[in-house]
Amino acid sequence: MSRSNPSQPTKASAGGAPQPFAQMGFQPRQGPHHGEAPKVRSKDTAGTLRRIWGFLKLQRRALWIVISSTVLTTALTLLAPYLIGVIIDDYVLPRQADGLVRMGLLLLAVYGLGAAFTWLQQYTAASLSQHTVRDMRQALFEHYQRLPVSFFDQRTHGELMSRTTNDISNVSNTLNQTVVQLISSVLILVGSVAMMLSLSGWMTLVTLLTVPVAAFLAKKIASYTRQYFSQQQKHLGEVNGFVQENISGLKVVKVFGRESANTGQFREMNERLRAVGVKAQSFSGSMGPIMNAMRNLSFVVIAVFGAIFAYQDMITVGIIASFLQYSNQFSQPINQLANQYNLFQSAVAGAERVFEVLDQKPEISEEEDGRMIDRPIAGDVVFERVIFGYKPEAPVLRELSLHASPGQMIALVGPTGAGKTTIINLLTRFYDIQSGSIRIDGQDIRELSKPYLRQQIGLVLQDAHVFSGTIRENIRYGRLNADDREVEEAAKLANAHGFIQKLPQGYDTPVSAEGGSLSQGQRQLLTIARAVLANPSILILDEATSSVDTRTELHIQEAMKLLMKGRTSFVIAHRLSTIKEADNILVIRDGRIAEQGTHEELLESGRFYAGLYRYQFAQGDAS
Ligand SMILES: Nc1ncnc2c1ncn2[C@@H]1O[C@H](COP(=O)(O)OP(=O)(O)OP(=O)(O)O)[C@@H](O)[C@H]1O
Repeated sequence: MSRSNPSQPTKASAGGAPQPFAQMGFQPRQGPHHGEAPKVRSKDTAGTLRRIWGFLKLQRRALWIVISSTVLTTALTLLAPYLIGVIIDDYVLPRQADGLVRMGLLLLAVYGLGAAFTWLQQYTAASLSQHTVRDMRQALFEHYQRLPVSFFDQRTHGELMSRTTNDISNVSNTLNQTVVQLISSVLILVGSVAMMLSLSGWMTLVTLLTVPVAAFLAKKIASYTRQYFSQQQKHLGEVNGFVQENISGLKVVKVFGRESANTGQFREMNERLRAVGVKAQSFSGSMGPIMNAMRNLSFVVIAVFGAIFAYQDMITVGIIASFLQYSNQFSQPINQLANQYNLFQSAVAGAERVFEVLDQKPEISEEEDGRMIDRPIAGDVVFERVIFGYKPEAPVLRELSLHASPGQMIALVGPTGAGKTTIINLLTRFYDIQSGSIRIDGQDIRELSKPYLRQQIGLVLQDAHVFSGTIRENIRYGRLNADDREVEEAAKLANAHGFIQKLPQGYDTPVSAEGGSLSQGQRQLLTIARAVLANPSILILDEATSSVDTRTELHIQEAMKLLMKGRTSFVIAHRLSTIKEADNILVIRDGRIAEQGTHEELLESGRFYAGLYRYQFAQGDAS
């Protein structure tokens, strides 16, 4: 199989260059489902890659299969052009038929094996990336469950959702395509240059002539494309936000007759998105034709210089054929690298955002876990000179003290922003106080285990949250081991049984997270049933009767009265009618207790509460 110079060089062309096995041709850059190519702080990239590696390592076997099949595919890709050259030089030109079939079969086997390894590589890479992102998603969700309320208060839910979906899908796409392509691009580049050098130094130089131009163009196009894709993502975000706002605020839009103004506004946004979309797509689409043109230019240069060198017996015709193919293989990784770099960057940024969440300190670490009270809780709650601010320098509660004896109903009233909800946030230890103490049955709650503490407290919030599932499952959320009879008993006590029975599937009616077919009041009755089932010693009712009609309100009030019996209850209410029977009404103003006493006592004192009550009475709201 000598590739020495032939005695009589012939002008022959290599015909159509075979495609390499791996799909290494140019693929127009996919619009980043992925969001704009976010900037990656380079100092973090290595660390982030190490952490992705930490997840990848869990799939050790798949990883090895991907790496070895990539190396094998590349080696076979590089071997084929060499064999074609040999066939031309040793069999075609000398008209040597002996062994030609064997060589043909060998070439076929090389292509066949190449295809098989490529398939194996793609299949395993897909499996590897899906396993890895499954593990990341799991880790993220588990971490969300353990993070403190303050973490969620500081971020929008949309942003956190996007970390679990968009960012992780970025990582998955990159693991799936980019990493494999980056490895094989580099191997092909290095390998084809080495193969070319082993055949002819001069021809290698000629082949590489067009490379700097191609690389320059590829880089320029990729940079414009990225810029336009990033703008496209921004405009897309605007359009999505506008649509979402208008759908969720549909009633307001209709009531204020804003339909046509909104349509006009949307038309403008939509037009901006179209304009930048055209630019993004046309720039990314121009990469293919331009790179093809560069490759064809390279073919011409190789053919002309190859012929000249061959006339001078410097190389064989087979070598020209090999070079034509190596130049083909060589140009593709350059496009690949230019294309994949951006995707790779945006995936690293996505992974960084995921790891940022994973790095947040969870709420309950094992060593911090506190103790339990070894007797049933009576529900004696004391706040003593409590100072607290969400930011320590801006206190919301200033030396607040209160006492609730077991079974008492304590009402919290006061202007908006006074700190009523904050008191609840502290009792449940969603936040911890800065000074003073909060005690339940004499025990400082900071020493109690948080899960234990929260088990003792039932929460019925204004924004009654219903999870996707059946009505029964939603009530059972209060106590997972409750049987069907207990669930129904709780519903009866909560005045919810009546409406549930009227639903088409009764307790098995599915409801969705948004509440769907349930009214606000019905959802509230469900959450009361949930609290009944949980049977806590301390109860918190946060403005639970606002925004429902009077009949439902009566239902809810009745249910609440039953629920509060024998439990220490804190009721936050704007409508004073709901708290007239409270044992103690605390008027909170500026983080302090401004007044306290029973309804009658406070009316008599004639201060803030009395004024508010008279005002509401005049409005017909506090009857
Ligand atoms: N998560 C938070 N981070 C920072 N500041 C907060 C947070 N929650 C509440 N605040 C601030 O703390 C103060 C007290 O708020 P809080 O929710 O306790 O008032 P409230 O009396 O319950 O009001 P409303 O009757 O309107 O519900 C307000 O100034 C509010 O802006």
